[in-house]
Amino acid sequence: MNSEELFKISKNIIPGGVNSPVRAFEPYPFFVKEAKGSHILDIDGNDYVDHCLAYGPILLGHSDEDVMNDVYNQMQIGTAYGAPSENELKLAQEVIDRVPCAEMVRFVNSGTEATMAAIRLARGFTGKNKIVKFEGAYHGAHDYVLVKSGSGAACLPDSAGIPESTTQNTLSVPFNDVEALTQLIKEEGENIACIIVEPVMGNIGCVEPTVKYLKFLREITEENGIVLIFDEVITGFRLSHGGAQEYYGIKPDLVTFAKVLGGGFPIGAYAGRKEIMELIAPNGPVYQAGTFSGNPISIQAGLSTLKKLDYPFYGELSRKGDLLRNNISDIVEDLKLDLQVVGLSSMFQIYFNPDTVLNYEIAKRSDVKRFLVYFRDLLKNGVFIPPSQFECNFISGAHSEEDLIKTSEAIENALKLAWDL
Ligand SMILES: Cc1ncc(COP(=O)(O)O)c(C=O)c1O
Ligand SMILES: N[C@H](C=O)CCC(=O)O
Repeated sequence: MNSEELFKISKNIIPGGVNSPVRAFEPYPFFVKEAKGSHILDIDGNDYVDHCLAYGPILLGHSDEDVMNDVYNQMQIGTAYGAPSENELKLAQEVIDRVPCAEMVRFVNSGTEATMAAIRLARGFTGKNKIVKFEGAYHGAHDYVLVKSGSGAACLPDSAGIPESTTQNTLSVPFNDVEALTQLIKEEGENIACIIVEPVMGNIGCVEPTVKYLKFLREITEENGIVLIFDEVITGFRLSHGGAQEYYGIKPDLVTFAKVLGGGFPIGAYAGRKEIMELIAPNGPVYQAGTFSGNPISIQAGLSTLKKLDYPFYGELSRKGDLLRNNISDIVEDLKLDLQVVGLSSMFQIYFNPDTVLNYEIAKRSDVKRFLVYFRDLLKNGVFIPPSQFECNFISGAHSEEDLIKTSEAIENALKLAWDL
């Protein structure tokens, strides 16, 4: 069977035919046969340079041989224990050694679980109920944060099935806007438990903080007894050795991870100041638990992956990212298009938008129809990016210069088609 036929069947037995909404696109998504290094192959015989990379977890490339060997060996000695194993300590220590704010770490199974637990912990620590997130930020699919969300939830910003009594405690403001947050804290500061922020907003494309914004967040939270949570589910171990907090030199109180930390396997984690983390059960009164938490396969994959992610790795990754972004910028300039080429390190996107994108309001003005023409043409020419203007594109250590040249050429073609040039 081909992808079209499988999708027809899938739609009858899996809602929307996919197991996460962002994977569905018109007329049908391709079904994967296999993925290796920087490439992903479909069952219809197409081979794509992969810039979706499973929405971020794949940093060494698909099925890195060293990681797979270690995982295979771990599989021979157990796949789930329900009791502690020494590797959990080794991975926790690795996180603590790398990440400035991490004094203690608790492993969970996904980014959603990590942000849910971190917010509950901030509420338990402060005794306050309200939380602040940024418009367009995505922190997973749980009730506390599905308010003005980005990623796939941008189509359903206020999901059905969530009690108003929950969402009324979730306040949101535009990113990079000092005044809006200052005003909100003036009005509500004494009720706010935490501010959760993606230091680089990766679920409305790719929006960097302005130079002073993260510093401002640190100061205003400290002054008002509010817990600052960096959601580093995308940026953690991708942006740099110690994540966005090392990259920008700002230390939050708590941090959440997932994606890269699992080396291609499901994982999540939250970490931070010992004084706060000590409140988690069984030590303290904030309950959080999971049958598969600290799963030995994911932990081994994470350990083997982080072992390979040293400072020279990130230097080389940034060099490749710069190369690709510069190529794209040159193309956009040659074609005289008023578009925004954005990104840093291994993250990139093109906004089909004439204005500098600082927040969700501006991002939403992008020409999404043209973006879809561009996406489809890239796919036709062997380059896979997420099918949305409001996702980020990635590169991995496995992407070769040849891959990046192919991507640049396909982008040039696709832009010409989208803009009728
Ligand atoms: C910043 C951010 N936080 C949280 C999540 C939720 O992670 P998961 O899909 O692993 O539940 C995601 C992505 O899905 C994300 O990009
Ligand atoms: N943008 C999301 C994560 O970063 C996409 C993952 C998903 O919802 O499947």
